[in-house]
Amino acid sequence: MAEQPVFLSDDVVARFLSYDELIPKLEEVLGQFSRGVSSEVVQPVRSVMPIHNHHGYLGLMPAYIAHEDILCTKMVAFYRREGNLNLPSTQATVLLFNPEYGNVRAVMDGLDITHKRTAAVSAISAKLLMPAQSDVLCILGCGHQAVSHYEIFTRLFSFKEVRVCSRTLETAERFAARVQGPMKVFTSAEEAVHGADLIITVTNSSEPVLFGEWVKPGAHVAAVGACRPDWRELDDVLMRDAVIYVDTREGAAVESGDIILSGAEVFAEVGEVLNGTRPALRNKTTVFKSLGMGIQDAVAAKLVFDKWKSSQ
Ligand SMILES: NC(=O)C1=CN([C@@H]2O[C@H](COP(=O)(O)OP(=O)(O)OC[C@H]3O[C@@H](n4cnc5c(N)ncnc54)[C@H](O)[C@@H]3O)[C@@H](O)[C@H]2O)C=CC1
Ligand SMILES: O=C([O-])C1=[NH+]CCC1
Repeated sequence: MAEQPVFLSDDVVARFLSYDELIPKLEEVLGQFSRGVSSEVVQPVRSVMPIHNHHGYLGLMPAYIAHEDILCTKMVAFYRREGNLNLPSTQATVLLFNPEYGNVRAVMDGLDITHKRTAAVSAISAKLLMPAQSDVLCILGCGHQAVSHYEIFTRLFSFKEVRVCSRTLETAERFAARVQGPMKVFTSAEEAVHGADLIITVTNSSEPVLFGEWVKPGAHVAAVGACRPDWRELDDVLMRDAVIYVDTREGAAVESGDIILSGAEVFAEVGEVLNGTRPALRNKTTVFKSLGMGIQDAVAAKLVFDKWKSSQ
């Protein structure tokens, strides 16, 4: 008889998922994905259906990683929340399968996985693409992703200054109280961005929040929001002037409003840079357009499941 699936709640997942283990796994799988060998890594473009009545979408993110024998699907609901600030922008559930039998081994709350793996992938892009001397970090948007990004970026890199700005001062101040690290809260995004070496956009906006004319030449931008073909976080000037990196070319061509609507050309996948098949143009202004990938959730879920299992 097949084993019964276990349910791992968000706090259990959070306890067993560490950045130290996650980052090397993500680097490995992003590289494998960009080699494009379909017998190694299978990941179709996310299928997304609208939840009309609630300005939301449900995305299905299956992935199979052959050499590690990981079969996984995340279901992620995400919303445009412009007028409705008290509801979450994202909810996620991850199913980890036994690939041999096809039965579900674990059902996991997917929020911590989504927050950490997204921040970790942005940090991987920054390691490769941010200016060698990066003193000032600026985070636009002060929600859940901002917390995980602040956590990992301040742990991995040393900034002289961290700036944050959100749609409202109240959200930014709540964020500052929650993370309790050194930072300056700004009320103007333009002022927050001025002179920054590294800019992270983690907003739920569907209109540009970052404009090319504000961005210091040579800066690196990790753009995490705007995951629909008609949503934007970055303006046309920035998209045309910067060298554009993505997590997946296929996904970007279908889902990224910043890429589709600006007509910007994708220079490389981050996995190609990790593989050494495309260069990291650190001296240019660079944008990493993140959309999120099922393989990222899959390696995270496997780490969590293995650690949970060995704790039993
Ligand atoms: N690329 C990826 O892998 C993933 C992307 N996302 C996307 O990341 C974005 C952020 O997600 P969460 O942090 O969970 O959302 P959240 O709702 O917790 O936070 C969003 C923040 O953006 C701020 N914001 C909205 N408009 C703004 C503006 N014009 N200027 C400055 N700040 C503004 C809000 O005040 C809020 O603080 C969403 O668009 C979500 O869909 C989420 C998961 C994975
Ligand atoms: O990868 C992910 O989980 C998501 N990308 C956009 C919204 C959620």
